[in-house]
Amino acid sequence: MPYSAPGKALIAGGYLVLFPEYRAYCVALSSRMHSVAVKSDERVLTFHSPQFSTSTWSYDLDDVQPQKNPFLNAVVQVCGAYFGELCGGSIYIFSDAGFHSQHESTPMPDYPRFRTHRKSIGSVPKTGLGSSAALCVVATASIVEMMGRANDPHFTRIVHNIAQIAHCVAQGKVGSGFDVAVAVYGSVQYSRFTPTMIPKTITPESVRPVVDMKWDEWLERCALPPSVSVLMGDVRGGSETPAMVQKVLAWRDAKPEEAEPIWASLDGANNALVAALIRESEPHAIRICFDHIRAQLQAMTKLTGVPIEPESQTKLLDAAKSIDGVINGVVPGAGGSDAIFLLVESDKFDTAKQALSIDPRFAKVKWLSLHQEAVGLRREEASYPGVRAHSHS
Ligand SMILES: Nc1ncnc2c1ncn2[C@@H]1O[C@H](COP(=O)(O)OP(=O)(O)OP(=O)(O)O)[C@@H](O)[C@H]1O
Ligand SMILES: C[C@@](O)(CCOP(=O)(O)O)CC(=O)O
Repeated sequence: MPYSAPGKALIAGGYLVLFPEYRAYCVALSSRMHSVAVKSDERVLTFHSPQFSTSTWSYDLDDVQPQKNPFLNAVVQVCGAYFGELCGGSIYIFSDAGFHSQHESTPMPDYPRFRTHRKSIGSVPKTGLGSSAALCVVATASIVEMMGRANDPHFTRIVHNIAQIAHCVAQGKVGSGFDVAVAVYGSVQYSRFTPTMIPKTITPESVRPVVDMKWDEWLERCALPPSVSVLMGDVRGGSETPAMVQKVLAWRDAKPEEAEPIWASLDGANNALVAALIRESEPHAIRICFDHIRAQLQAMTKLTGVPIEPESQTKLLDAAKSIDGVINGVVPGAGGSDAIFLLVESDKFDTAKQALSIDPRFAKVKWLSLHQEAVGLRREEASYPGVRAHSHS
């Protein structure tokens, strides 16, 4: 059975969500990562990602060695520790167009939602929708299915916990985990798990109890009101999330008298936005909440020197606000120069998108064809290019 999991945008709670006392508002997107498992009797597990050049990673199950994909390495390692032994076969990965820059790519014949790229996965620029988190989730789901546990009542929890651990192992750090949570559960309000949940070394003894337990993260499923639509723009400037996080946290430690009032105001503004979205407030009220959030992000940018909402993004967001139907926007997640996220009145979406597309102030922005789709990990009935047989467990 194929699985798919969504990409994400963190629209409120960046940085704060690294601490369990704050909540973030995370939107799941219609760009999804897919995986299909085909079991075999061989002692080799091979991942294929046919949209990219040089995109096969094979693991000899009797002597697992790291391959050139840290996220798949970590999934295989953590699943191996949890299950003791893995099944051989192939797992095919497909990612929707929104995850990667579409430059130098062509739609796959008969499957236009997937594009073929001339380069390898590591050389194709990403758009920041959380491809690695969604990959860890679907790859784990396929392995859990191959192990005969697709109908386990705790299937979702097992996949979530393994994928969180694997994602941390691959990144070499413990992030907030909101991206993996969205890939599994869809749009959520989220508070993080205790970071020490993640085992320092991956062994059956350290992994099994943690995967089998209910974690202390808090999440509540949510969805943007139907009157509000999402428009993501790929700005292609790039940003360095780990370095940005390190600097912001260092500032918070070094200058608590400066940081604390800003974090308190930012948290207040984030919560006001969430309340306005839940209440389905008027566009003007939502616009004001975003103004408050952005004011705090701009203050943090000045005080830390970290480009959370750099000048170039301020210009774009302010220009977007002047377009009829655009409620407001924000630089999602850690901020930086790789994307902007706009909320648009649904009944004016088409005209607003058209106006943005022809406006020279947005000449460098590639508007992504995606929308909010609140659902997380799900089974798919679809067929996939070049995949001959599906396994059934
Ligand atoms: N379709 C795919 N097939 C195989 N590996 C993939 C695929 N998509 C992503 N990956 C893996 O994930 C890596 C990209 O993850 P990375 O964390 O750098 O970016 P992201 O998760 O898309 O964005 P962000 O962390 O900014 O939200 C790739 O280099 C590759 O290892
Ligand atoms: C800065 C941070 O809070 C959000 C990073 O989000 P993104 O990967 O830039 O979408 C880090 C984290 O939550 O792990």
